[in-house]
Amino acid sequence: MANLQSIAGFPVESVLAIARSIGWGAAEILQSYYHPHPVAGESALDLNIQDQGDGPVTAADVATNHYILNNLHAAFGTVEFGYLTEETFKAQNPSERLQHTWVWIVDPLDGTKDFIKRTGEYAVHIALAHAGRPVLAVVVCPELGKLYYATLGDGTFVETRDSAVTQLRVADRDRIEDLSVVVSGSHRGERLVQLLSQLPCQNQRAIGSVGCKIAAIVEQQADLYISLSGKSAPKDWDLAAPELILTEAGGKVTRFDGSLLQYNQADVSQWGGILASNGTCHTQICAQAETLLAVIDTSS
Ligand SMILES: Nc1ncnc2c1ncn2[C@@H]1O[C@H](COP(=O)(O)O)[C@@H](OP(=O)(O)O)[C@H]1O
Ligand SMILES: [Mg+2]
Repeated sequence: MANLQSIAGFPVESVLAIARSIGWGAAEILQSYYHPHPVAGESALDLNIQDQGDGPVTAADVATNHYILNNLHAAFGTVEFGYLTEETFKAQNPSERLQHTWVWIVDPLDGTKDFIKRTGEYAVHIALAHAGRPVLAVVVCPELGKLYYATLGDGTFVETRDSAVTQLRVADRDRIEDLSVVVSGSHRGERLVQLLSQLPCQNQRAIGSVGCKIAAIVEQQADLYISLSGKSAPKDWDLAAPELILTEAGGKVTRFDGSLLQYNQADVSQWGGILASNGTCHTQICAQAETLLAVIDTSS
């Protein structure tokens, strides 16, 4: 895969360094809400949980979104770069991002429900897309103390808070029955439940946040993530950064029909079935999922 030479005139290394630094800063803000240290007379930070129809939003989502966006704006401006973030996209005129070739796609808190439930399974996603495809990505899992990063063609790395860096590759497990599946705990429509029950890989577990699920695959603790939209679908900011982290570690991300996801389109929902995998049985599992769904849909 051709690697990235430069980003709108910025050296790739410096863009990555800024994105990583913003990723760690965002993790610190989230943890200040997740692990409040109230001093005498002061209460813990209030999460101010609001349900806006698309799932809960907390003061931690809003503060972290603000921090990431301010820092990206300060570093990269708004001439060469567009911005698509979970917390600002509704108020935004879509033409601001659609006219840009380079677009930052940000989820300040992926796994808000798990953040509220305190499972520790939440993440920060920062991706840079070029012409609708991710070319640079940072995913931080604050409770693991790990930041995953990737640039197109240069592999996936994990960094810890002491700045130790290790390159990551997906597992080479290739017996379909042995593959371990991670799925959403909270987005499980009846079709997905039926599909999961009929797949040959029955080693399945729920993990919150797409970023944490992909982290489990690049850490070789799992092999597959299956997403199937229902009334709602995952959005660009849920998938763009995790996709590059996985593909640069040797994995694959496609729709069940084999097509690649396109980001920064007019509709930011990613409808249909999506398979993210270690790559070994990807085509076979996509084909099986399509066949199983056809039967599930005719018998329902
Ligand atoms: N079928 C679906 N419909 C809507 N959103 C989905 C979805 N599957 C995953 N997501 C989004 O992906 C993120 C991780 O979900 P999960 O933990 O269930 O896998 C959540 O985003 P946010 O937490 O950023 O709102 C969730 O809203
Ligand atoms: Mg999300």
